Amino acid sequence: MPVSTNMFTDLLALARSARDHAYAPYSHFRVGAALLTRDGRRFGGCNVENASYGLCNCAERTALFSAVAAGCRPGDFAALAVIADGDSPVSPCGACRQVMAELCDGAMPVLMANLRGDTQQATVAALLPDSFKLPPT
Ligand SMILES: O=c1ccn([C@H]2C[C@H](O)[C@@H](CO)O2)c(=O)[nH]1
Ligand SMILES: [Zn+2]
Repeated sequence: MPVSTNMFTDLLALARSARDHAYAPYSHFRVGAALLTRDGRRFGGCNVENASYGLCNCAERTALFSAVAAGCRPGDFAALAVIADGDSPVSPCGACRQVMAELCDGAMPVLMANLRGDTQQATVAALLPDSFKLPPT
């Protein structure tokens, strides 16, 4: 499903405001994400850290899991945007790439950005080629 430039601008704005809710007292690295569904709904997400560091949840997964909790299912998603403060656009971690591979079509675009307006785009399949999936039972 093609995503217009206007829609990406809109998603990035939502990701930027979701970032304001980041809970990152350990890394101080605040991240925001915004997920667009095929039927036009949008879900924001931020990173949520924990004193037990391994429990930290990334902005991308917060957005994806919020959408699933609202009833969305694999195949329902059209695009994901993610933004953080850095010299270059933020690149999703391996855990988030695996979750994207589970829930999103390989062709789904992911827009990565930084606060100064640099952007980079990739598909889910390009971010995690040959991803692990269980065979159908
Ligand atoms: O794409 C990314 C990369 C990192 N983080 C979070 C996880 C952790 O809270 C902090 C530092 O890694 O940034 C995200 O939310 N998304
Ligand atoms: Zn991640």
